[in-house]
Formats: sequence, C-alpha cells, structure tokens
Amino acid sequence: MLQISELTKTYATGDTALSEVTLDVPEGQIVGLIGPSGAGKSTLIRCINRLVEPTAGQIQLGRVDLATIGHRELRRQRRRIGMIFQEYSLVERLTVMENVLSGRLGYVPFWRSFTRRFPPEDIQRAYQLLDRVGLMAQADKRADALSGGQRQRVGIARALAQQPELLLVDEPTASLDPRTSRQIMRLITEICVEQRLPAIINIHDVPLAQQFVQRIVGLHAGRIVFDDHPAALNDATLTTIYGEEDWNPNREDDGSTPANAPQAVGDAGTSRESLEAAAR
Ligand SMILES: Nc1ncnc2c1ncn2[C@@H]1O[C@H](COP(=O)(O)OP(=O)(O)OP(=O)(O)O)[C@@H](O)[C@H]1O
Repeated sequence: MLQISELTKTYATGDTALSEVTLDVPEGQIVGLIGPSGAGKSTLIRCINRLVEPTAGQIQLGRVDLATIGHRELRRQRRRIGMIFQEYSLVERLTVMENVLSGRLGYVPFWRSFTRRFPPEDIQRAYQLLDRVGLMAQADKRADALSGGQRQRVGIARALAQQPELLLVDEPTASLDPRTSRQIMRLITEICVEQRLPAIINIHDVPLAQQFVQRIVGLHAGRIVFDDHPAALNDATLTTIYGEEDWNPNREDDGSTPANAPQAVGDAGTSRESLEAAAR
C-alpha cells in the first residue's frame, strides 16, 4: 500500500532529519511511530503528504510516487491521505458539521467549495461519521464550544470524510488527558480496523502505542532502529530507540522525581512499570 524507500530529508539549515528511511505499510496495518524528540517522526509523517519536501527517496502510495509528482497532481493525490493533527486544526468559528464537510473540499468544484454547497451524499456521509465518532448531538455546535476530546473526534471525522486510503496521525493525544487519550486511540484504531485503513501514528506515549497498535517503528536520529511487534519492546530495544541517558532504569534520581513516581523514558512521559504492564 505505502512503500517508502531511502527517504532522506535535509532541511535548509543543514539538519538531516531523515536518513535513507525505508518502510512498507501494508493495507490495514496500524503503525506506531516512536522515538525521542528530534528523531524525525513529524518530518517522516509530513514528507509522506509533502507538507515537508523530501530531499531524496521514493514514497509510493499504490502506483504513484508522491515524492516526484508536480503540485497539481499532488493536490489530487492528497485526497487519498487523511491527516489528524495534535492541535486538531479545526476552523473554530465553523460548526462541527461544516468542519467535517471541509474534508470533502478536495473533491468539490471550486465554486461549490466557495459557497460551501456540498452534494447530499457528502452531507449524509458526514452525519454517519459524526454518529460513528459519537458527536451527532453536537453537529450544529461551533467547534470552539467543544472539549479537546470532542475536537479531536471532529478531526477524525473530517479526515474520514475524505474517504482516504491512508491515515497519517501526528501526536493525536498530546493535548489530552490520559482517559481521553485512550478513548481517542481506541476510536482511531477501531475505525482503521473496520475500514482496513492503514495508519501511521506519531505518538509519544509508548504504553498507549503498545496498547493499540500492531507494529512499532522506532526512530533515532533520523534512522529506523526498531521495527517489530509492540511486545518486542524491552529495556534493550528502548535504549536503542531513546538512548542510554533517556532510558536507564537504574539512573540516579536527580531529586526531581517524587518517591514511587515512574521513571521517564525519553520525553515519552512513561515508565518501565507501565511499559511492562502494557505489554502484559
Ligand atoms: N523546519 C525545520 N527547519 C530546520 N530543521 C528542522 C525543521 N523541522 C525539524 N527540524 C529538525 O529536524 C529534526 C527532526 O525534527 P522532527 O520535528 O521531525 O522530530 P520529532 O521526532 O517529530 O520531534 P518531536 O517529538 O520533538 O516533535 C530535528 O533535528 C529538528 O531540529
């Protein structure tokens, strides 16, 4: 479905964020992308739909190499990729329904998008999606009247309104409390399974990733250093991904960690105990 080959990104500053990353994601597979801050997770997600321009390599979605197509074709191909963002990226003054319908903008002619007149089948589908994400009662509310979890549900429905073939999810739970984070991850992964929709989810929270995804890809300094089943994450593999300094269960307490508090893995806000619990 998605085949990334030798993808490299060097920013204008000279920072190489990705080095020859090769990754295949088959239909229906949900991949959790983990790694320390600066490892290149966002860059990888954003290169796939060319929000960031790759420096070299191929990004094959079905038969199309997204890395090389021109801007006109890119606009068409982007319809095939749904995107869910950490900060939801909703239009705050529009209603929930209008935000979901905005997922159809790539499909409607310009004059229709300008007047926001959508075909009845788009509206019907938007209602179905709102029902699926549990927001039917909120359809006419303005986006700025919703909670964080509800906003992310709108973001999910909007991405699905596109009828994408691939879902790219960038830190979907970073602004949410733990319970809402689990609900959002459950919703995204259930829908992916229902629709056999492949997804790449950039996620800081390792136990949450382990709980919900089928495969974990670990990035370190722009390279894939782990690619396996979530159960294969252990002290050694976490050290490979996050580095010795960030992942060391025996490191000395610097006084900033309260007694009995879990020790952090990188900046993942997670702990050895919770990782082990999640793996069970
Ligand atoms: N627009 C940019 N210009 C220059 N360098 C950048 C830019 N965006 C990212 N980088 C650099 O590329 C590298 C990878 O950054 P990226 O944001 O992809 O990492 P990340 O794993 O998503 O980190 P985080 O978890 O903190 O979001 C870092 O060294 C970063 O400084």
